Amino acid sequence: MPHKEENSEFTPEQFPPFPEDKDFPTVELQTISLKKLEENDEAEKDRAFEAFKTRGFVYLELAGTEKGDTILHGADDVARSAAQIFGLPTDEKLKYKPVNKELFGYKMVGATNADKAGTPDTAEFFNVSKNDMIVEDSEMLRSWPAPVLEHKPLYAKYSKAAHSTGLMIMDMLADKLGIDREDIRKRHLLEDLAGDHIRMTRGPPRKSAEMPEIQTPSHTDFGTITILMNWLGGLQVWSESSRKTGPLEPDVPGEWLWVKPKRGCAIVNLGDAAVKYTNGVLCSGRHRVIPSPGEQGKWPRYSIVYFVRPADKTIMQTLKGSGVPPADDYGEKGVEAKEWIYQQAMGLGSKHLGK
Ligand SMILES: O=C(O)CCC(=O)C(=O)O
Ligand SMILES: [Fe+2]
Repeated sequence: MPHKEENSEFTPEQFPPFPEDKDFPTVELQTISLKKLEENDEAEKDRAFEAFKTRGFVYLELAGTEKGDTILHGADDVARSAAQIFGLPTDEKLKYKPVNKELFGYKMVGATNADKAGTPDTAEFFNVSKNDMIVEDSEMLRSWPAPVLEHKPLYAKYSKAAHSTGLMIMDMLADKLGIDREDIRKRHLLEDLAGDHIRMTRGPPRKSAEMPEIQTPSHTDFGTITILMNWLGGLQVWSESSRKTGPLEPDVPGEWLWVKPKRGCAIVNLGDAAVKYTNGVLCSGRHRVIPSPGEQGKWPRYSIVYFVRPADKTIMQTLKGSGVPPADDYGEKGVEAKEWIYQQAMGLGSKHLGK
């Protein structure tokens, strides 16, 4: 039986704080106010642009705007629904494994290699497609378990707020790079079929004081921009910005730094499509997830991620802009986004994806 919501294992009110301890070195990220971005505050936009060129990650302060409040409050509701979904029997969840070169549905524990030796990851994902959540049931392209259908209005509202927040940030980056905003907008129309989804993740409580397990292996996100909500530590970024995309291992020397969750803020990062569009001017930061530190590790770790991705049929090519170095792919036929993203996912060592 699904977990009753009142007995949810997602209990943010009980979470202990992130440990203030030199054993857990944290990264300093810029905190950008969504409200100020919406008000066209030039200094805020400059700071955000700089951060997205160098590290590729920021904290985004959400409160005080309609979209921000929807994400802030919606994330708790989505996480509670995630606890219901992950509480379904395994054979029920396995009915929703990804098919058709898509990443929607259920990714079980161990479906991805965490390193070159083939150590399995320890996180479960359930990826809910944006397109299916914003249309009538009769127009949905996939079937979904009961708790997903039950929360469809919540997921639709959350997806729209996250998609629109991502695109507002992309407008700002386009302006800074002399790219026509429409060149990005038309590749991310809300109604067009895309790999966009809400990813619900669950990592198990840590098994031992040592932290050998990898919940989600080292990667860069594949899409354009990611809006992430998490409550417990576990996310780490590579200390040096690592622009090249490649499987599993960072391409420059450095160390893993913890990203301390910040109340009231989303963590926003760019993905590989943003790097492709700007010929490497923008940075897609390398990151991974390990069990939560210290006392926090006693709780199962949930995160709610929204991936803004290029529409399936759009071609992955460098965009023209005064701040974008000329590329050698202008004349090429180019690869469609759906295939491009699938290739990136396979490169990460996913074993579970349907053909
Ligand atoms: O769980 C997190 O904090 C990050 C998850 C993540 O990086 C991903 O799903 O791509
Ligand atoms: Fe990620």
